[in-house]
Amino acid sequence: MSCPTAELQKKADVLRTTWQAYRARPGFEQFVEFAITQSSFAEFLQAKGLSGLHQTARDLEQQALGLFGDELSHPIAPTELGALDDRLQGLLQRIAAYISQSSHPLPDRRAGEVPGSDSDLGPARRIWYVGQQVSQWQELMLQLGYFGIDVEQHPPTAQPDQRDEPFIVLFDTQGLDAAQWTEHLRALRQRFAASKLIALCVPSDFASLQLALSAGCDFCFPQGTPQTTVMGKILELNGSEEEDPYRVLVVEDSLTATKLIQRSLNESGVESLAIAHPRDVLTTLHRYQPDLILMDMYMPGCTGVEAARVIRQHAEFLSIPIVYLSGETDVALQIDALRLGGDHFLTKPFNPVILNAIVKSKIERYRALRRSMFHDSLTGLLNHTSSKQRLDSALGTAAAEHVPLAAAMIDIDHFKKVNDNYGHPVGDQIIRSLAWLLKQRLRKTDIVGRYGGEEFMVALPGASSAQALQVLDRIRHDFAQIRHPFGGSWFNTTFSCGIASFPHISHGEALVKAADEALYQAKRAGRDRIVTQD
Ligand SMILES: Nc1nc2c(ncn2[C@@H]2O[C@H](COP(=O)(O)OP(=O)(O)OP(=O)(O)O)[C@@H](O)[C@H]2O)c(=O)[nH]1
Repeated sequence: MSCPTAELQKKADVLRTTWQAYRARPGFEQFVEFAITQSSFAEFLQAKGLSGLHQTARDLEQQALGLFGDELSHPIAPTELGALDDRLQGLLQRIAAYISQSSHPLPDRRAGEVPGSDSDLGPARRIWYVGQQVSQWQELMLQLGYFGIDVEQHPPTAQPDQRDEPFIVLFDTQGLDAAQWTEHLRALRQRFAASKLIALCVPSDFASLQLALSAGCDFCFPQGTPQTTVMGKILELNGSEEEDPYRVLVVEDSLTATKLIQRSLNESGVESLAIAHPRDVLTTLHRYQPDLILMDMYMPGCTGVEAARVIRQHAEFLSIPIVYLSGETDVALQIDALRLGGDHFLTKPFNPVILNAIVKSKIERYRALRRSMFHDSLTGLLNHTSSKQRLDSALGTAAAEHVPLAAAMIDIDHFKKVNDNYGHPVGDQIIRSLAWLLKQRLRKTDIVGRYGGEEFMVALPGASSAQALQVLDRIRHDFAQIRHPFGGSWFNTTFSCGIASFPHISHGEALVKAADEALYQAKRAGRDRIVTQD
């Protein structure tokens, strides 16, 4: 995830301006404006992975929300104003420091890569190990190297050059007492605005974990956590992609209320579409595919509850969150509305910061639910059904745009022996490694799915068979180099692959079948190779 510094600077300037506007005219409305800007700024920092800055912004947000009040609470007392101002200036200074030091951002490896172009594993991202137990983590560092992640080692006492921030700092607490590691964690958090800070080998009791998190850690791994779990987290952070913006459908007959709601949502980066009459809700849901519905309670001809009941009759909209907006304060009616298919009730006039927080938390859960429906739980890749659906839709696009598309079936060689020799959990780990490697090397627009047990389906829109062969053969070569640790030693595994392509074959099922046949030719020819069908 990259954050153009110009965008960060612009957002920081807006925050400074809204604060200055409040200081010039300290009324409730100006404070609401500042609070919304501050809240959306904190979310922006989080979305961009600027972990350290986000934590500082979140503290400021908490302080600002505590002073929200109402018309009578403003202007706030001079001491509170001074404290808020100090914290805001501190945040703005950290942002200025971060911007000035990130004039040489790390390249995003996958951006702009095209099939067949260079996808060499030069060190994509850099992470730091800060600690005294380097030898204990050698195997993890070696494994990360296979995924293009370079690990630099630093003793806890070092004051290294901080020009290029590593994307993760691993801090090993071993050999230090609680006061020492807390102090080190705080210093690292303060020094690194964007890096994810992960503490290793933290004592597993509640108080120690709480201490580590409050010192600024993003994640803690308690003592005894397997190294594969730590590796999984690092690769997950490395591969995490920016999500599509959240989308909300507003069903509201009042133009003023609609404007206010859409403005609040827009401030916090949420897209929205408004309709004035519930009769349009079903067609709009199909067309707009929102993540949540904000529904007015009373509209002419149909209440919000009636509209929600109609929506719930459609299987595909059974779980979409519905949040009611109404001036209604009757508790019994609110409960009834929730029972009849709604998820939350917000009474007008609503606090825009709370509206945004509720909308986002509901959407996060809804998206997590959908992810679990479409993705495989072991690898996080698309599952069998959704890989097939995505392939069909990519074929439709390729046909419309007159571009090729290559599909590949990949199967790990002699996998039964891996399970028999090293056990099922090690087998699972091999499946995960291949999934990570495929995700890491292919583009965001490529389709990568776990098709069966140790079988994967990959589709490369825009690539011919020859281009796909070039990209996948490099992955095949690198996968065979990975040393999988087992009982003080290590072993390697390989995969075989078959490729077929559009337009030679135009139907999804036939394409997969042809790639599967090519795969079995590769197996029969001795494995650890790729066969193309055309
Ligand atoms: N660990 C683990 N094993 C799995 C999983 N799914 C399938 N398997 C195992 O994968 C093995 C697949 O074996 P086979 O299809 O006989 O083929 P193979 O041993 O890989 O041999 P070739 O494909 O001919 O190279 C079986 O032993 C399955 O039990 C899984 O999720 N985890």
